[in-house]
Order: sequence, then C-alpha cells, then structure tokens
Amino acid sequence: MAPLRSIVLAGGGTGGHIYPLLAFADALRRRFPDIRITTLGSPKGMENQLIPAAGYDLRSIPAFQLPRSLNLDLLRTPDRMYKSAAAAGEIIDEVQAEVVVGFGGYVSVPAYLAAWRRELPIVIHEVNVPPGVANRMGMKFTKRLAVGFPHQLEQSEVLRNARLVGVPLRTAITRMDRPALRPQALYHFGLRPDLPVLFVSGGSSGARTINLAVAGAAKRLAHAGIQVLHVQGARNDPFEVPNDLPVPYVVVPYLSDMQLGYAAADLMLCRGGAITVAETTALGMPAIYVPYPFSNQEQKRNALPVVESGGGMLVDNSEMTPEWIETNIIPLARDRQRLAAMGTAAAGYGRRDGDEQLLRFVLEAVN
Ligand SMILES: CC(=O)N[C@H]1[C@@H](OP(=O)(O)OP(=O)(O)OC[C@H]2O[C@@H](n3ccc(=O)[nH]c3=O)[C@H](O)[C@@H]2O)O[C@H](CO)[C@@H](O)[C@@H]1O
Repeated sequence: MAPLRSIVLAGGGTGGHIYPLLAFADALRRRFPDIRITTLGSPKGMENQLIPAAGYDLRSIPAFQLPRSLNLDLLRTPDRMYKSAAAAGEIIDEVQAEVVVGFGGYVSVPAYLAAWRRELPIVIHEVNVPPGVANRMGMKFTKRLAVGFPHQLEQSEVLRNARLVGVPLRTAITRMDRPALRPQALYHFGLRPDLPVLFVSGGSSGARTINLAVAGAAKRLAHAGIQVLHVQGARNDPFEVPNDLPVPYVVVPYLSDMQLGYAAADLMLCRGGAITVAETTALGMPAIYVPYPFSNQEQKRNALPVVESGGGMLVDNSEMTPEWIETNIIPLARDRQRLAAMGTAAAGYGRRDGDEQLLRFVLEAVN
C-alpha cells in the first residue's frame, strides 16, 4: 500500500470535535512520518488554541453559521458557504490532499463540499446520535461513514451502515498506566494519597449546574474525607469554595494534560459528551454522568449503554444538587469495592484502538 502523502482534516468548535482529530493526526504521523497534515478550522473555535499547541498546521477558513437543524436550501443559496468552500478548496489544492477526513463542526461542511467537487475521497467520523448537522450535510457527498459507538448503528437510520471504528483518543490517555501515574498526578495537584478523589469535569466547556452543585457540597464532601479535583471550564464564572476545608478541594480552569486528572481520580462526575464517555470507558473509570439537557438527548444516549452495563450512574441535570451528591456520591466514593466493580464494567464497554481503526478505514477509502 502506497504511503499517504497529504491529508486534510476538518473539525472544530468544541473539544469534542478537535481531540479526536488530533488523536487521528498523531496516528497518521506514527504510520507515515513524512505525511503532510493540514487541518481546517474556523476563526473562533477552540481549535485555535488546541491545534497549534499540538504542533499541527491549522488553516482558518471563513466561518458561517449552520442552523441546529438540517436545511438543504443552505447548500443552494448562501454566498458565505461558497466563499468558505472556495477557501477550503484552495487549501486542498495547495497541499495536494489525497483525502479529506471530517469530524463535524461547521467548518467541516465547506471541506466536504470542496473535496466532493474535486472527486476526492471523503471520510466522516461521527460520534453522536443524532449525527451533527455538519456531518449530516456531509453525508450527501460520501457514503464512507465511521462511528464511535455501537448504539449509533442501532439508533440512527443514516448511520446504520457506518463502520464502527471507535473514537480516536490521545495516546497520553489510552497508553497510560493509571496506577503508575497516580502518585505523580496526586503530587501535581496537591492531593493526598490516603483519601479518595472525586474528579469533576463538565466537558470541554465546563458545566455550570455541576459546578454549583459540587461547590455547594464542598463542606459535606470534605468532612466525609473526599477530596475534589474540579475542572470548572475556562469560560465559566468562578464559584465560591470555602477556604477552611479539612481536605483538599482543588479548582483548575482547564486541564491540557487530562490524563493527570484521570490518573488522580477514583470516581468521575461529568457530562455525557461522546469523547468523555470514550475516555472514561477506555480507562475503566467509574463515572456519574449528568447529560447536558439541551442537545437532543445525545449525551444521555452516550452514557446509557455504559450505565446499563454497570459502569456508571446516570443523573438528570435537574437532580444535580448538593443533596444528591451527599446522598449518592459520598457513600459511593468511599466504597472501594463498588468503585472497582463499576470500573471493570466500564472497561468492558471501552476501547482504545479508535485511532488505528479509523486509519485503516481511511486507507481503504484512498486505495
Ligand atoms: C454541549 C454539547 O453539545 N456538547 C457536545 C460536545 O461536548 P464537548 O466538546 O464537551 O466534548 P466531549 O465531552 O465529548 O469531550 C471533551 C474533551 O475535552 C477534553 N478535556 C475536557 C476538559 C479539560 O479540562 N481538558 C480536556 O482535555 C476531554 O478529555 C475530552 O477529550 O461534543 C461532543 C462530541 O461531539 C458531544 O457528544 C457533546 O454533546
């Protein structure tokens, strides 16, 4: 099989689209050290921080906003879409890309359109049910669809014939030896080795409801001997945590080295974003999922199979209160046996080879 020489990866907006793109870029680089990897992003998304920091070439193309629901008139009318597609096409031509792989987010649509006009192979990676608007538009241009989870094949008509590849995850996470990294991670955050750690993260943007509930339960958690490592989300308002707690409660705005958080944690409290679920299960991390309530139930669908297999708990956003935490999280965090059983069940659902499986699928498309 001839080596791939040049590829364009498109995806942007939040971490949920960008981290899989980066993990896939790493897999490409490992397999084809000389490959030219060009990423397409929009001027304002998180890709502008995350992609250059990971050492990849990011090209911005003019942004245009898609509606939350699919409307095909968009493909016929707006100038801005064609301006974006022209910009994407110029980049595709310049780098002589052999294939375009998209991960969703508005910026993927012009990349799909430009690749289709050039008759280049297009591969779409989708992690949600229902699929995101951008990827659903992309499906007009290609039948090469890859998904992250088994439930997507069952629950979405348009994804029924997709290839199940899993989610490309960062090797810092998939290749991590959690027990070995734990002492360093605890030291890094100033946490104690003798008490359980609750790791709180509301996805790439943070989650206000979870932040306020956990902060409101800070005293009760601390007096029960439970430490908290709390990622508040870079753009979220700060919240008050009492400063006279008997055990550590550590607040950080964002974790670039997410593996350190996972290594320090005994139990996670999180939203149900697809990449988060892929990571917790790949690591066998017991987790309490609080799905974001305003996104077509997609986060509930992500978390439900894990919870049904015994790997976690599911809580409605409206029930996420300090009282719920006291009643449910405190006993769980202190029950090592139950945590271990949940972790084993979560690991049974998780997979670590999404990057390699997607690479295989893309190479099939090119050859
Ligand atoms: C509100 C909303 O619409 N959220 C969507 C968004 O979630 P969101 O963008 O929050 O993405 P996910 O929860 O799927 O993934 C978050 C990613 O950010 C990383 N991370 C997070 C915090 C941090 O401090 N450091 C860090 O590295 C996590 O390790 C993970 O890799 O995209 C997901 C994937 O399309 C969807 O399933 C979610 O429904």
